[in-house]
Amino acid sequence: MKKTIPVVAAIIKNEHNQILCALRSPQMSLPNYWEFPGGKVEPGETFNEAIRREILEELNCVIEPLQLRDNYFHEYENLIVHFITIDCQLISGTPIAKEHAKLMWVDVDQLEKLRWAPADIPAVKRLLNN
Ligand SMILES: Nc1nc2c([nH]c(=O)n2[C@H]2C[C@H](O)[C@@H](COP(=O)(O)OP(=O)(O)OP(=O)(O)O)O2)c(=O)[nH]1
Repeated sequence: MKKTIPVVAAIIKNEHNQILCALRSPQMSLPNYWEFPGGKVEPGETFNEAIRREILEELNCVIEPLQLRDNYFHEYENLIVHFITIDCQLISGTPIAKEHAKLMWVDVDQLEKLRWAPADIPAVKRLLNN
């Protein structure tokens, strides 16, 4: 049986309607793939608590979760990711890449040009169609 892990990811927009995208570093699993910043939900945590914690840890800034956007399962070779995206507002601080190779603000219509982690592709398509 494959393990299922819950993963929350933040959709953070700036005033130019660009979305914050993060490039996984060579040291991470799924190296050199783009993702929405976030991470695994720890036992006992709500999705909102998990996304606040992950963004503070990874990007050194404070966000406020606004609403749930996507909620689906993606099957990888070794595991199943329960993938949850949350629209978030940046409250304080400027995002910096503490763990990622790179951060980039990307226009919605340019999102498709990045090489996304496979689990993210449905979420990216939904953003494009909105
Ligand atoms: N954060 C994040 N992880 C994603 C996305 N898409 C996707 O397939 N994943 C996968 C990669 C990993 O297998 C898993 C999350 O791992 P992670 O390394 O970001 O999580 P974490 O910060 O809690 O890591 P850890 O050091 O505690 O293990 O979900 C995404 O958009 N954002």
